[in-house]
Amino acid sequence: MHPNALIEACAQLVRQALTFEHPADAVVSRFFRDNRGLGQRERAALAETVYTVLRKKLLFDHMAPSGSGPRERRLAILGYAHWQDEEARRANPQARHGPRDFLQGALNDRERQWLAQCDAVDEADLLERHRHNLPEWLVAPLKAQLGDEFWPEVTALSQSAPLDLRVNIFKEKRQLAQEELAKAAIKTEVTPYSPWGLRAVGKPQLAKLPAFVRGAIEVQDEGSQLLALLVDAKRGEMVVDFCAGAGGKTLALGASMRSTGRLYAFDVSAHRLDALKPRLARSGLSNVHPAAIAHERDDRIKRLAGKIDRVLVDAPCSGLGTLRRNPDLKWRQNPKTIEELVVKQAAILDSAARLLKPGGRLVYATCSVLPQENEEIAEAFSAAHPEFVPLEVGEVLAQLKVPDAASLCSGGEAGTRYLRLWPHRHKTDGFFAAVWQRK
Ligand SMILES: C[S@@+](CC[C@H](N)C(=O)[O-])C[C@H]1O[C@@H](n2cnc3c(N)ncnc32)[C@H](O)[C@@H]1O
Repeated sequence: MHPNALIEACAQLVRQALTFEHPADAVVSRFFRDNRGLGQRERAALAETVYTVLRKKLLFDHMAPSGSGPRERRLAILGYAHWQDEEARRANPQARHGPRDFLQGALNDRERQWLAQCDAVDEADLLERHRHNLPEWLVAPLKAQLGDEFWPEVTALSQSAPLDLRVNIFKEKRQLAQEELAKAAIKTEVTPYSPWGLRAVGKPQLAKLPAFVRGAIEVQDEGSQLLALLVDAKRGEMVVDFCAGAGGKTLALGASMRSTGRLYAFDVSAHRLDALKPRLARSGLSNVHPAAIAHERDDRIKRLAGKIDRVLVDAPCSGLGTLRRNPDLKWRQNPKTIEELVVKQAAILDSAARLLKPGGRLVYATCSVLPQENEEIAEAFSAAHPEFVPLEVGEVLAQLKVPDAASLCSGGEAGTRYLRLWPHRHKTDGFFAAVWQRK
């Protein structure tokens, strides 16, 4: 593709993504479906450019006005250039800029001059907001929680996430899966905390790989794996994944139960549950029962009340722990959407808790970094439900033989009450989890 055609396509995609009407990943997928002729490298360039624009939106909004031509084209030029810079820095942390030759081929003289001016800007001279590229309502809670670690977290959030795999232990041992991948020239390392995880070097294509096709591996962030591990679902038990979505955690739970017992995968979105079906078929699990519910007080929930051994509530949340993958969320969420989510989260947790039998385990989890959606929900639930005893997540993880369990936790007197994962500390997405046992 001619450089200018690619930059024009990037500008078109940027225009669509910046309406914020749909999640950026859906916008990108639709663009690829509508433009089937695009090659693999062009797709990568388009996706990385638009994600870089979303990540660095405040900086680019500050730089764009001094350029010429349509605004989206200027943003696309900056997105492409900064993506190249990130790539170059990954190979050599001292590098300041990546190659500009291809991009230069798309630019006219004025654009070239303008890009040179933008390239000359010293980051140290920028305002704080142009360096962190976060909305103010998010900056305050991050600084309050992280203190000196705020800037390392900003850096981590502005990079793309590694590709983590979960080995389906119902089908394969982790070591054998790793060896099989190595034979297919896919290098991986075992994940530091999850006993099921492999972290790929680079971003290999998996869809046609025999290990993927036969369900021996799934793509799943190590943090998500730890949430499923915390449930500690065992053979022969009755387990509910209350907000199962496309079933990422359902599959991990089912494998941990070795395809025995009964695992209900509930969700209000039949559409999301549909996406679970092909994954379920690959996984070889026969203990999973997906069911769309109308709302959290559905009759089905009432019928199962008091009968379930373990319940996972992977609640709908702001997703602000996943900004590496979904940078648009910082612009699509706002204090009002968070307030609405908090009400929903409390209602779902309350209803889901009714399912548990005495001695049963309840896990509440989010991929948010906001205390409102996390500790505050957990503490309000504990206060309202003395029949649920909070467990120390640090102890639960240590029993599950997770290395350095305490370093994954915060809160409570011992600092180990809740799971609290951060991209800059743990190289996972940002996750929270609280665990209770019913008396
Ligand atoms: C964080 S996502 C779940 C992700 C999923 N557990 C996974 O690992 O792939 C939250 C899910 O909650 C669902 N949800 C929203 N409101 C709900 C409710 N009242 N009851 C059950 N599920 C709900 C959403 O449809 C969404 O799929």
